[in-house]
Amino acid sequence: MKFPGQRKIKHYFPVSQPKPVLPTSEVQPDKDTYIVGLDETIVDVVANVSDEFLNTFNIKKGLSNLVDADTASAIYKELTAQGCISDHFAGGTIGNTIHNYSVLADDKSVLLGVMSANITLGSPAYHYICHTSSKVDMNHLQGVPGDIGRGITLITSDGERTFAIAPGDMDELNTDHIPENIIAGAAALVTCAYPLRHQGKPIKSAMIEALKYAHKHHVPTVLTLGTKHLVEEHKEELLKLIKSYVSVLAMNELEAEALTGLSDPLQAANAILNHVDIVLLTVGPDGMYLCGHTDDEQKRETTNPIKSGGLADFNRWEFSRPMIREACSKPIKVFSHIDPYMGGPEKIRNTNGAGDGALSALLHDISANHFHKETIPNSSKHSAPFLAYSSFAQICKYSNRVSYEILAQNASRLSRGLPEREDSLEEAYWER
Ligand SMILES: Nc1ncnc2c1ncn2[C@@H]1O[C@H](COP(=O)(O)OP(=O)(O)OP(=O)(O)O)[C@@H](O)[C@H]1O
Ligand SMILES: O=c1[nH]cnc2c1ncn2[C@@H]1O[C@H](CO)[C@@H](O)[C@H]1O
Repeated sequence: MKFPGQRKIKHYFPVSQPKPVLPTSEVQPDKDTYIVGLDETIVDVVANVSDEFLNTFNIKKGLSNLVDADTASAIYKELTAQGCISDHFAGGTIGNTIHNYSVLADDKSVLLGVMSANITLGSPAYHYICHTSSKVDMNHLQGVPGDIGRGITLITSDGERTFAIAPGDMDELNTDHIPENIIAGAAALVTCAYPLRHQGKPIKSAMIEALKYAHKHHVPTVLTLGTKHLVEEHKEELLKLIKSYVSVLAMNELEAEALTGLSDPLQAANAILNHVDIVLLTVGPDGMYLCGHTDDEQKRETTNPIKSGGLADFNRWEFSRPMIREACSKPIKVFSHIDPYMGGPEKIRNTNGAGDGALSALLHDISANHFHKETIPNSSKHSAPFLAYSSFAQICKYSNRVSYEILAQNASRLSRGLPEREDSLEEAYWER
């Protein structure tokens, strides 16, 4: 476990403690610190297109559009004819998130999903495996006869990404491939709302089963909302799922509005906090919000300038650490906001995966807390049942920094961690 950022440390964090056994790539629930992700396994086929191209195929810009096999073939044929496919890259919103987590934490994660049982050179499955960290344990994947999903990722000249998703066998994941013991030992379970749009496919029950296991074993459950029209179409079902099982909810501002009817991100986050412990809300060029709860006794006041927006003086307690609302004797809501790191990269060619990057940093902080608590249970860091190691404000900085790195690396997944010299995320923060 790598620490999420060096501070002028007060608390011992045993990052370099040698493991007592020889390392194995397979996750061992009683020995390892890891997170579990459940996803529709998808390879992103990246192509640069014009806005007219999207209109021709009736693809809604900025969203994830589900298309049938014929439309996917027609799009693929046209892209090949125009010679504009630039890359095949592993994707899937949760695949991206746990890969990034493993790169940041330099530690293990487990992927639950499907994989082609026979992988040929150049196939979607081949590209997926090639671009996934070796720290992502794939031993629990379900083999399927056909292809994994293909997410045709259409990048327009403004850097916006739009998906046309051809599902293949990605939704065949069944409950037999949801290992309770692996979920029970995890620092967190992370999944997405996308399986809800495949009613009648096994993956939906598999996802709910995984959430139930996590809930039963008190493992924090993290859900990311996917895309706006999915939220609009499945709002009631989603709300029920969120209220029953979800601790941390991640989304962008369009998805937040679809869920709450509120276009102001702070007011939307405030409403969602009535159902979950933590909300991560990314707002593109306006940065991100991290909101949650802490116990009144544990609250810590910020030394940053006080901000007002949809809520007055909203960041007053952003130096507090996130807690499960039910674990607070007197819960208070905490809100933190940050502008994009250094204003964002000078040129953004592709925004794909920036939100997934932010979530992976939050997961790193949650698992670092889990690791620290297992290793040094009587540390004052655990005087109350905190959900994360750092404060809301610090996690915001870290998440934002990781999003910047995704944008700067021009790929949906990190190919390397953050530079060591910047680990503190303090000194160099606003200097270009
Ligand atoms: N145009 C931009 N300029 C500067 N920073 C940006 C820009 N777009 C995104 N970011 C950074 O990336 C983070 C996440 O972006 P965004 O809100 O677009 O995520 P998203 O829509 O969930 O993305 P995805 O679903 O592709 O992962 C933002 O919080 C911000 O830090
Ligand atoms: O329907 C879907 N299911 C799972 N992942 C998806 C879907 N649509 C898009 N993405 C994934 O979202 C990532 C960026 O956040 C992309 O890498 C893409 O593969």
